[in-house]
Amino acid sequence: MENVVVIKCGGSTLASLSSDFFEGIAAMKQKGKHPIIVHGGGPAINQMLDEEKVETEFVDGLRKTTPEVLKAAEKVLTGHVSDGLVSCLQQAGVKAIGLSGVDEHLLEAVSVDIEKLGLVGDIEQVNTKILKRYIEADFIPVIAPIAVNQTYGKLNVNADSAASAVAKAMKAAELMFVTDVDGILCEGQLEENITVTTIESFIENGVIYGGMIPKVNAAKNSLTGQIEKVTIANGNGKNKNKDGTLKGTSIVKDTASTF
Ligand SMILES: Nc1ncnc2c1ncn2[C@@H]1O[C@H](COP(=O)(O)OP(=O)(O)O)[C@@H](O)[C@H]1O
Ligand SMILES: CC(=O)N[C@@H](CCC(=O)OP(=O)(O)O)C(=O)O
Repeated sequence: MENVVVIKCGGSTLASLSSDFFEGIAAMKQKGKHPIIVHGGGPAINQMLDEEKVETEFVDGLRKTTPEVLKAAEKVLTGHVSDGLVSCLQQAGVKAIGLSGVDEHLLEAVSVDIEKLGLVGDIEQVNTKILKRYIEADFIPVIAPIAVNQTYGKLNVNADSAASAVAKAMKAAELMFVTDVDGILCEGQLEENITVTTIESFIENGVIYGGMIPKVNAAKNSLTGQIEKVTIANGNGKNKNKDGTLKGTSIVKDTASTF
């Protein structure tokens, strides 16, 4: 579909997203673009697990997911995180619909490694018809990264990789990761343009670690499709381009010029 822009809202930044941010998305829609939101909610899931005294552990940036953890993650993501985003978009004057990846089998996943990670999935199919139907009816889809799986019922999917899968399947023109840092930082400096090869060396030498790893891997993966632009930017809205869009790190293919 033309003019699709996938915006991944990280759990780290949800609380600091301003009305300005949502008005920017509404303006995008008015200009004929089709934004799709894929959201995370890691900190809110941590809080719920903490309250329920359930231990949680991350392996390679992915949450080890027991059936108990999955239940909490689904409740938080499809509950107040999704509701919050939908109501902020509605306040900005656009129609929005909260969808779980489980709804109508929107996201179908295979398990990554049951022994190592438990109920964690990798998306193998995005049922784009559902998204197209909502977009054609003028809704902005707001997607929670819980997916269906024939064997295990449901799987917990990292929101960065879910956003990348949605962007690829919808043949999006743009993918943006909105997070709590200005972009990829190296020794405190913002990398405005970065190539896939540099990303790999940054992971190797520890400049990129933790929650930034699934983000850059998802970005890398998206650049093998039709996506022209992958950006990582801060949701606090302080770092902007002249046209009001968020400024951050642009990730480009190795063959492309970085200038
Ligand atoms: N090189 C890097 N530049 C910027 N942030 C980095 C880098 N390496 C790791 N990070 C970490 O990645 C975090 C963003 O990932 P994460 O906390 O998972 O956010 P989100 O909830 O938005 O997905 C940053 O807050 C920072 O701690
Ligand atoms: C498998 C896995 O790690 N799932 C994530 C899903 C939410 C997410 O990715 O949230 P952020 O974008 O805020 O990190 C989790 O359980 O935290």
